Amino acid sequence: MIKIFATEKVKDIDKYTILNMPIAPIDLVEEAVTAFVNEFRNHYSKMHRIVVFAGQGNNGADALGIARQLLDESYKVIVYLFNPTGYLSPECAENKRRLLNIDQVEFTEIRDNFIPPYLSSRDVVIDGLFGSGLNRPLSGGFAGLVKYINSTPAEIVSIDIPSGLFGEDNRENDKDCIIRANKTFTFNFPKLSFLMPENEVYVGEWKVLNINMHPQAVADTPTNYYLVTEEDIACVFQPRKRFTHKGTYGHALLVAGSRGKLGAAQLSAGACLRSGVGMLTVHLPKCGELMMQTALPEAMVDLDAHTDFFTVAPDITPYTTLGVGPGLGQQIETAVALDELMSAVIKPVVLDADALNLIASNKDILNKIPTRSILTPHPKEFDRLAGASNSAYERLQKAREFAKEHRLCVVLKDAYTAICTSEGNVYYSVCGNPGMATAGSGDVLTGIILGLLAQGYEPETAAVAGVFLHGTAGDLAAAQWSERGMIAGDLIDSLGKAFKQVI
Ligand SMILES: NC(=O)C1=CN([C@@H]2O[C@H](COP(=O)(O)OP(=O)(O)OC[C@H]3O[C@@H](n4cnc5c(N)ncnc54)[C@H](OP(=O)(O)O)[C@@H]3O)[C@@H](O)[C@H]2O)[C@@H](O)CC1
Ligand SMILES: Nc1ncnc2c1ncn2[C@@H]1O[C@H](COP(=O)(O)OP(=O)(O)O)[C@@H](O)[C@H]1O
Ligand SMILES: [K+]
Repeated sequence: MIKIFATEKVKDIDKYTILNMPIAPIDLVEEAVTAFVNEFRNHYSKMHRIVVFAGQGNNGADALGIARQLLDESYKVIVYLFNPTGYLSPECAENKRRLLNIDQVEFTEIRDNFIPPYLSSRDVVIDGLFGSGLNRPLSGGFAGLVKYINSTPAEIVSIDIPSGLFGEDNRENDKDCIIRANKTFTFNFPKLSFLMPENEVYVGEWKVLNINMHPQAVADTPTNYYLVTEEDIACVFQPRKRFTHKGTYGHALLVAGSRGKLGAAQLSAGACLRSGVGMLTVHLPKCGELMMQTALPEAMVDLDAHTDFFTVAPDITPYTTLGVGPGLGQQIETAVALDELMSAVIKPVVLDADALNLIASNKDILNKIPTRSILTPHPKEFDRLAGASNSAYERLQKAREFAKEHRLCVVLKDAYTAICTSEGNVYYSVCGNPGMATAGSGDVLTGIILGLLAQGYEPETAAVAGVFLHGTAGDLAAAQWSERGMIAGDLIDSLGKAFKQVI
């Protein structure tokens, strides 16, 4: 797991590293500078003019160091240091001194009035005004400067974080006074705000660059936010032992589908079968029998009394695990049957789509859901459950609270899906791509998580691993069929390869 720290914690980690590694602060800055320049070089040639804007803190120290290293490599660089209060951090002052040692450096230190340079589309701006030390929205001259930079056609690359953007909560920020970067190269971990759709316009493409932090400081500094890596998932899976049989791997029951939405049941069932489950039974309205038995001979079918939708809660005793929701429809009889089903079930279940919509309009069902059950809403479904939010950050905080209050695992699906556990932790998966924004992708995820839960993985593990495999399958599908050409069924076809890649 990569820990995602609140920006104020980064200072503590820095301090601990400086004291205990030990490393001089200026050397730590130099490591950041080198990491940035190594990455920068891969993207921008010496054809560009590089215009560096540095601030007074260590983000500015990075910027001045980057300017020096790029000049050493014969890039054409001009540098502006903004120092309205006449105070530079010690590292910033030292990097200014080192920069000025270079002959004929084009360097301007600005104390008050500033006539900005003309910036063309061939220029690359390096934004080192503010980093993790930002403590209030930008105003005055800095706000003006940011607005000017944003108004030019120049490419913008931010150091660590776009200047003006907070690492976490930007609800109260002045949105006009934040750098709109094309790229952000950030140190050691993504900032939480990078994962929110509303901040894409500021962050652009982002990449984490590693610099050496003291491992103890990283281990001991608390956070509720984590980024899941392939290694985390690889070690989750147990090998399938020689003397095992289908009973070893669980019997999942999927309650899904209604007339016109039987495909959702089929996609979910197909994904569940491809996730290593021992057996799968699908509870379907009568109209779905022929389709399911033809499309997925591996799945067993349990028919509802109704022709078109779910009306009668099945006996759950034969099954290890239950998943409900894809394509279920929202008939009142279905709500009653869902209520009955939730009253009968004891072990954690997976709830998606219309199961969530029915719960949103029949809130008393919520208290009947077994603790640690997995809910997989997309943002609209979550808003129906928990009320509307003005930003993804606000929704995330609501999802955390919701998961804690109801002791559930909420998989808040989005481009970066957040898995919120009942303990208040949030696990992010950053794999997947916009090709997955296609009908049925969510049904596939439900099937994968159901399959893993049936095999005995802990609910939170099934959710995290399920989301990661789903995203990996999405990336493999996009590689084969392209983001535009892929459909949800391709995710199922790619699941086997996803397992092979990850494990
Ligand atoms: N481990 C790592 O990740 C490493 C991080 N490193 C780098 O260090 C960066 C963090 O440096 P930092 O702590 O010096 O903060 P930074 O953002 O440069 O400036 C803060 C200054 O700005 C001021 N200020 C704040 N808000 C303001 C506002 N709205 N308007 C005006 N002023 C404002 C505030 O002073 P104040 O006015 O509050 O007294 C303070 O003086 C980090 O992002 C990364 O680039 C690497 O070098 C090494 C490893
Ligand atoms: N832009 C994107 N990048 C990555 N993943 C995405 C993107 N758009 C959608 N997804 C994923 O695809 C799935 C869509 O789920 P959902 O909206 O429930 O679809 P459906 O209801 O059609 O099955 C989610 O897992 C989501 O995380
Ligand atoms: K910056």
